[in-house]
This record gives sequence, structure tokens and C-alpha cells, in this order.
Amino acid sequence: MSDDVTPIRQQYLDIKKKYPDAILFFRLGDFYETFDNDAETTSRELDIVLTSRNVAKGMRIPMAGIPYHAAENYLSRLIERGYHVAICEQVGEQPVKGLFPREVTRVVTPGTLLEPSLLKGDRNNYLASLFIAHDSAGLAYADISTGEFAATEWTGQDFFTRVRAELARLQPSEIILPVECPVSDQITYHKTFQPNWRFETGRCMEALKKQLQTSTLDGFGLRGMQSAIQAAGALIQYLQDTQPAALQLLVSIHTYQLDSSMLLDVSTRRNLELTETIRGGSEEGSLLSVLDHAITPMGHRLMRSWVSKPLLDIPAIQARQACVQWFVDNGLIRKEFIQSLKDISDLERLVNRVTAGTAQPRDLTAIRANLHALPELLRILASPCEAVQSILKHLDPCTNELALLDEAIADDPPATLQNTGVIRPGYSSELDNIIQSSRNAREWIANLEQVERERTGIKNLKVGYNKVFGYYIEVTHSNTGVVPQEYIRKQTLVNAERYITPEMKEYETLVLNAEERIREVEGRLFREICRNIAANSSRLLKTAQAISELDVTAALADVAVNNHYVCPEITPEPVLEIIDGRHPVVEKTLTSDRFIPNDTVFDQGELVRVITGPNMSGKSTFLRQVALIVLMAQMGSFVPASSARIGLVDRIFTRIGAQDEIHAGQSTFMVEMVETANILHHATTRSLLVLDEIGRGTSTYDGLSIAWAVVEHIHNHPGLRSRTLFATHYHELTQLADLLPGIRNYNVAVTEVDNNVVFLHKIVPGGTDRSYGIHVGQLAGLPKPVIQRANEILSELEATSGKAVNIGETTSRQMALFPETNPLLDELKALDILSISPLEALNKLFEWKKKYTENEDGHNVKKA
Ligand SMILES: Nc1ncnc2c1ncn2[C@@H]1O[C@H](COP(=O)(O)OP(=O)(O)OP(=O)(O)O)[C@@H](O)[C@H]1O
Repeated sequence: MSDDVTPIRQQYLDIKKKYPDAILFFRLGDFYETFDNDAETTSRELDIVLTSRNVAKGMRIPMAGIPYHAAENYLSRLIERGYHVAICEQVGEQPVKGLFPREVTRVVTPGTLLEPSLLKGDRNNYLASLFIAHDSAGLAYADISTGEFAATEWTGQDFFTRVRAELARLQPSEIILPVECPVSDQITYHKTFQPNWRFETGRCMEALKKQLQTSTLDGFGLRGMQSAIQAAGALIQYLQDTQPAALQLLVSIHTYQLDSSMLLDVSTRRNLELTETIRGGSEEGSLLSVLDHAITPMGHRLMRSWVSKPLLDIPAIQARQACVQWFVDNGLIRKEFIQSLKDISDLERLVNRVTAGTAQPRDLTAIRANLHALPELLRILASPCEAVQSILKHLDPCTNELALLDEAIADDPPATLQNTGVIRPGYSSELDNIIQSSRNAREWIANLEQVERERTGIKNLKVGYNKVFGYYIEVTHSNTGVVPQEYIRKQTLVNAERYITPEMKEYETLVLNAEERIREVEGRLFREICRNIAANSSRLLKTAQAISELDVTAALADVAVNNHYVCPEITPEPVLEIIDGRHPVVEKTLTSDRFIPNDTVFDQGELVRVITGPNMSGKSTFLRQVALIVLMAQMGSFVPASSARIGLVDRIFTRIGAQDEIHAGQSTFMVEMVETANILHHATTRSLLVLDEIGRGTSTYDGLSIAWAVVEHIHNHPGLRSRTLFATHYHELTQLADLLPGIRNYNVAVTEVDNNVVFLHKIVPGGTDRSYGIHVGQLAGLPKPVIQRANEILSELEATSGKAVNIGETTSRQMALFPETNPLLDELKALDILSISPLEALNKLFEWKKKYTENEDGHNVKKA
């Protein structure tokens, strides 16, 4: 330590060394304070005043402070701008105002928040940990505010796709990675690199065993899951460094398989706008916003998790459906139940704060209020169906804990332990005695003036108080001759003398120390009560879980009734039968128009449905709606339709619209192709594919060729043959229905009234050969001359190139498959395109088509 570095400055530098990448804040009283370069950054980014302050023993360095009550806003702004924020604070007793915490007991990073003001109530706050080995990936995650701790491992080739999809589901606030993580540049979440030894197998195994108090990890399903153990072990070690108190929340680990729930990759989550909209990223306008009518914060979190993780287990889906159905059938009970949930707060996080030792007095009164509300919930749900019953059995009234809280905690305690009045009178005789003797002492002092006047006969004797020597007795100079012997002179004023007495000082000490002693005893009792509650936290947490499940199912029932949803039948057979399906979000946004329902009934043998139709007719809406209905069905929700029968879908893949990912260094078309390739590599016969305008991002011929080849591949590849909805403006693709047995054509009906296009939004069988793009341009307000000229050009093009280009019979593969359907075979053979790939063949054909035209007999002849 150099001479000019004070101990406190050295302490600061030592802590800072541990978190070099973070802006380091110290919780000091009612402020989060930050120093040095961190203070300068904070001041610059948040536009707050930078001060130089003498912090403990002359640590003269720049400082910036954020008031505690506004911390959420400020700190989340820093986190949003990519900064890593660490908070050092002292748990339990706060450090003396204006001083550093003597001992830093926790560092809060985005993934390790426990502070209610920094946590979003409606979502989990996950800390994830990823370990990539050469042939597997291990992922662990924990939410220390709820005690959830889980791990998984994937050994398939496509492990990174899987892990990315899982990260997209979890949306962790922070992810810890080894320094040399091979995929770190592809991870967009807040990254914290850990030294590689943190992920070392033996070390991780030991850390986990110690944490779970077990001699073997097999019981937790971790046998042979090396990468998962490494991820989970590193996560535990990270928490040891940052939030050791939170470790006692992670008492168990849940292991799961990534393919135990429906796979939704990153783009599908985004395209279907499950939890946020594509544009703007707000929750409003997402599927979640329509479904999430849960009341409690725990319910909101669970709803988000259900939406993000549709199930693959039919009995589990049916159990959820049965609960929803019961709440649908019992409308009055549902309403009453929903009303009563308004008395329930975030029991899950409250209990965890108690366990972690960060609870404040009002956390205990909130738990008490929740427990008081339970009998009413149980009364309302008196005779439920079996499925509801199986949730209710976990709802424990926790009578002992309630009795303790009733007995011990005051009705309206102060917000923090800094103030007294936390413990109810009568709970502790020790505390009551201190309070009583303090009260007696106050009374004695209050009466002292009268008593002394009578005893001494000095009528103008006064009892006063000042900060220098506390209570005193004041006697004017004319009466000083008669003051009793035990009076000790303390101060001489112009007209009077001030005295103290030993007895008065004793009482004074009682009064002045009482506050401190009360605080001390109350703090001790409070911690004892917390320990008591924490010892039974598992029952409270199970109760919280049961409440959240009931909250979510009641909410889904409410949504189902209000929006006229039905219970879908889920079956293992590969069927897709939706009658009068609607888009759950779009139907809510239509104000004047009614949403036009559409059926989706895949007949036997149908694989790919090619949907053509004008712009703006509702193709994308329809595609998304089918995917959303399937997803809602498998999360246990009812669906917007008049009936639905859905064969279990293992993965939904979507390729919708043109997403710009220039920030990721990829062109729109490249993104489109990457997503399409991903789909073709990972879809299975049980998957649902939603492909909207594949090939749109490139030149017409390339695009059409790719679209054509993609449909063929899905149809013909034995590992695929997935049910597919394929919307396209390439009307040529409708010819595929004549060539491949599993392809059907549908189009969106329009009608023309007085030369104006009217969209009927109805999906009907058959293809179409018109796009009405110019009409849409007109609707959008393109200037009249532009519209006129476009119509002229269109007529010219139609006249010169004839009808839609007929390419149906062109590819070598189709010719191999359906040689008899190929009238052009001889001519194509002459052109020698049978020996080349389908795409090349298509390109050649287009060149050829430019030179040839159909004559009156339907033969192709060279153009003049
Ligand atoms: N079934 C429906 N009932 C009523 N309105 C609908 C329906 N489907 C779509 N719409 C309305 O039509 C608008 C356009 O729909 P959508 O974007 O799905 O068309 P599209 O055919 O995919 O268009 P484009 O080909 O230009 O991308 C929607 O925003 C919605 O307001």
C-alpha cells in the first residue's frame, strides 16, 4: 500500500479489483454511491452530478450517488446500455451512514438481484451458466429470488441451436461463461466471464455436492451429465462470490431434457410474438398480453413460463385443460376466486427474502397477510374437480407460521429495522421490560419539575434538555442558596445556574439508551422469527406455487370465456383440424371489422398447403394464427376456434417476413436463408412449419427456384414430411399440387366491386394467379399517375409473357418422380437439363422460357 492510499481507499481498490468490468456501487444508507472512474461513467451516462466527497478517512475521489428509491430506474438504464453493474452492500445492519460497508457481504449483478425494487415482478430473473464441451453443451440456471435451480445437457450435433432456443426461452439477465467459451460471440445476453478453472469437473462436482448436501449427484438426475454439472457447479461458485446468502435458497436442482417441451427457436419466438412484439419489443400486442390475466406476480411469471414452454406430455396438458375447464364451468366461483387473489402478493419472493436474510419487517407482514387470505381461497374452492384438487393439496395454510407472525410482528411495523416498533408488545418480556422502563424513566423526568419545585420550594425551577449535557435543572440566581446538596452545578448563565443530579442522569441514560436497546433486541427477535419462517420455507413455497398455478388456470379460463375459446383435443395422431380458427391477438385489435374465422383441416396425406393470395389479404395472419393455436393448445390453454383437434407437435418453425439483422452482420436475404436452412435441418415429421414468402428477398427467379425446391424437399425428404403452411406470391408454385401428392393449394378470397378489391380474408381451396399488388399500392396512397402507369406496365407484361410461367414440369427430380406428367420431357431432354441440379434446371428453363412461347395448340414454339 503506498503512503497516500488510505485504508478505506485500499479497501475500495481491493473490491474494485474483483469486479473490474462492473460499475461498482456501494449501498450507503439511502444511496447507491459509486467512485472514481465508475463515478465519472455514471455521471456521464445518467447525467447526474459528480461530486468530490470526503468518504471515511479522506478518500478524496470523485463520487456519484443515486437515491435508493430511484435506483431501479437508474441502474436498469446502465444495464440497458451494456454496463455491468455490481452492488456492494451490507446485509442486516446497515453500515454507519456515510461510511463504506466494513465488509462487503454481497455483490449484485444483473442475474443475482434480490432487491424487490430492482426486480420485475412479472418475470423471473435468471442467472444462467453455459459450458460447451466438444460434443455437448451444459446449461444451468437459477433465479435466486424464487429459489428455482435447474440444469440440462444436450449432446446432439445441433446443441448450439438447442441451447440458443433455451436461452431465448429463459431470457437470462446474465450468463456466466468460461473465458474461452467458443460461442461467446454469439450470445447476446449480459456476459460475465469466469476463469476456466471455475468450470473444472472435480471442482464443480464438489461445489454442487456441498451445495446440495449430498454425497452423490445421481439422485438429482445428474448422472453422466458432465457438462450440466460443470455449468451448475460454476454457477454455484459464482454465487459464493456474489450472493453467498442466496445459496441457501438453492436447496435442490431440477434436471430436464431439452426435448421434453416443444422446441421453439429464437426466430419462431420472435415471429410469433409470444412475449413481445417484433417491432418495439413491447409486451402489449404479444400473445402473452392477451393471455396474461393472472393477478399475482407469481401468476404472471408462471404464465410467461407456460407461454414460452408448451408441453409435449399429453396427460400433463390435459391436467391443465381440466383445471381451466373447471374454472370455465364454475363462473361465479372463478370470479370470486380471482377477486380474492387480489389480497395475495409475491409470496414466493417474500419467502426467499426471509430465507436469504434480506427481509425487512414489512415482508413479514406481507407474508402474514397472504397466509390470512388462504382460508378464504380454500373456502371458495371448496369442492373442485380432481385436477384442481391435485393443485390444492399443496396449498398449506401454514398455521404455525401464521400464529408466530400474528403473535410477534406489530400490525403496522416500520419499513426498516432502523426504526423501532417492529415487535408486537407481549411477545417478548425482555423487550417489554426495556420499553416499560424507558416509559417509566420518561414519565419520571416529565414529573421531575413538579416534584422538585415541591421538594425545594423553588417555584420557578425548570427541567430542560440540551445536546451538550442532556437533561438539567435550572434555578435562577436568587434561589441558588436553597438548592439541595446533591445538585451538581454544570453551567452558569446570566440569570441562572444549571444543575444535574446523579439520579436524573440514571433515568436519562435509561431514556437515551432505551431506543438503541429496543432496536437491538427487536433486530435479534426479528432475525429469530425469520429463521423460524425460513426453516419451513418449503411448505410456504409449495403454497406459493399452488397459488400461482390456480391463478394462471383461472386467468386462462377467464380469457377463454371472454374471448369465446374452446378446449382443443390433443391427440398423438398426426392431425390438424381447426374449425373457425382466429388469430388471438389480431382479433382483439380489430375495432370496426369482425375477424373472419378460417378452417384448417389437413386431409389425410396432405403435407404442404400452398397459400396464395393478394397482398394484405391475411396470409401472414392466417399462418401465425395456426401456429399460435397449436402452441396455445399445448401450453394447456383453450384456443380461439369453434373446435380444434391437434396432433402433438414437437417443434414449431416459422420463417416469416423480412427481418433485418444488419446488426448481426447479415443481410436480410442471408437471414432468411439461414433460418430456412435451420428449419430444413431440424424439423421432424411431427413438426409444424410456417413459411411465409420464402425466397422473397432475392431476384424473382432465384427466389422462386428456392421456394420450389424447399417445398419439394419438405414433401419428399423422409425425415421431414412435416405439416407445412407455405404462403407465397409465386403463383407458379401452385403447379406443385399437380405434381406431388401431399400438396394442396389454397388462396385468400377477394372480390372486385366497382374495380376495387375487397379482401374477404377467407382461405378457400384452389390457387390464384393475381397479386392485386397495384390495388394495395392504390389503397396505400401511391399517386394516381404511378398507379395508372403500373397498370399499363402490368398489362404489357401479361401480354408479352402470357400467363404465369409454367415451370411445373421442369426439375429433374420431378421428372424422375412423375415422368408421365411431363409433356415437355422431350424438349427438355434436348436441352440437356436432366443431368443438372433442380435449381440449375430451373434457371435454364427460365432462360429457355424467355425464348419460347405457347402456340394455339398448346405447344412451345420459338418466339419470333
Ligand atoms: N381473418 C381476418 N379477418 C379480418 N381481418 C383480417 C384477417 N386476416 C387479416 N386481416 C387484416 O388484414 C391485414 C393484413 O393481413 P396480413 O398481413 O396477414 O396480409 P398478407 O396477405 O400476409 O399481406 P402481404 O402479402 O402484403 O404480406 C391484417 O393486419 C388484419 O388487419
